[in-house]
Amino acid sequence: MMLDATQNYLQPLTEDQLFGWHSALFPTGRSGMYKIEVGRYRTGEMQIVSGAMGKEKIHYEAVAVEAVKKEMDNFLDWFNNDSSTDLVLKAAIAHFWFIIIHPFDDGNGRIGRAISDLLLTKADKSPERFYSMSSQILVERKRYYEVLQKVQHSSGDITEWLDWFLHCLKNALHETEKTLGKVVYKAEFWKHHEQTLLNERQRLVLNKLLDGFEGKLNSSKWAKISKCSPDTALRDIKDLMEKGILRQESEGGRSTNYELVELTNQKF
Ligand SMILES: Nc1ncnc2c1ncn2[C@@H]1O[C@H](COP(=O)(O)OP(=O)(O)OP(=O)(O)O)[C@@H](O)[C@H]1O
Repeated sequence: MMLDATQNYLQPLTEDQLFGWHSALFPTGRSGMYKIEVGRYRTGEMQIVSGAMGKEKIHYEAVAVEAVKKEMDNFLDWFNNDSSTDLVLKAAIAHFWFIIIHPFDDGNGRIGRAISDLLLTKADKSPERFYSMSSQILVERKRYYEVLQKVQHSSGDITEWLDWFLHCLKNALHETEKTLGKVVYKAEFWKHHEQTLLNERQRLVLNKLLDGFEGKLNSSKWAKISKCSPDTALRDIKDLMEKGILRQESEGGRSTNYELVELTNQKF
């Protein structure tokens, strides 16, 4: 679904395409244990609820069933023909509008997020995706629900939603920048060390450090990761320290921890 949305962003969005996405999301015709209406608009009323059975909290009552088709026609007409709205703002408005209609039995959140990514692809004028708004929304899911909840009950003023959406987009871009930064740094690191004599264990642990090692690296973790004896681990570490690639962390606890020396400070 996401690929179709972001690769075919220049085509108009159609009802049939939405039905196709919905069918792709629910190939068994069920959502979990429950049979749902797949590949067509819902034919029943829709409430967004949370909480355990018997203690459900109703967050929002979606558009009445008899209005779904007409509301979706209006939505698609605006989606395909409005060219006066900035595409990033349009991505935010489209998501909110789609969620308000809640046209399907299930999967509305996922399809709504794909619709946003489609418009962001259009705004970028390129199907190459380096960031994912959908993934960032999921990371910030708690606030996403809170803002949706609040703005759904405001009388038509969606400023807070637009504000949150832009903030979330900024975070998505920052996350991508961080990831790309790591990838580029790793490539530079290995280019600099093309000629450095390193064994397989050292290469393995260095790659883990470059990918963002969780926690502190000490000699026993080294031995575990590279499946060697504690003595070998210490020898490998000492060799990297002599080469200026690793250094001892200043805040030592009971065990000695090691960290990568920034590329600019390494001796070559
Ligand atoms: N008040 C609200 N609280 C939580 N979600 C809401 C609220 N109002 C609307 N929603 C939307 O409803 C979606 C859930 O609807 P639905 O279960 O049909 O989608 P889904 O794609 O199956 O679920 P999910 O988004 O959790 O993967 C949420 O993702 C969100 O976009």
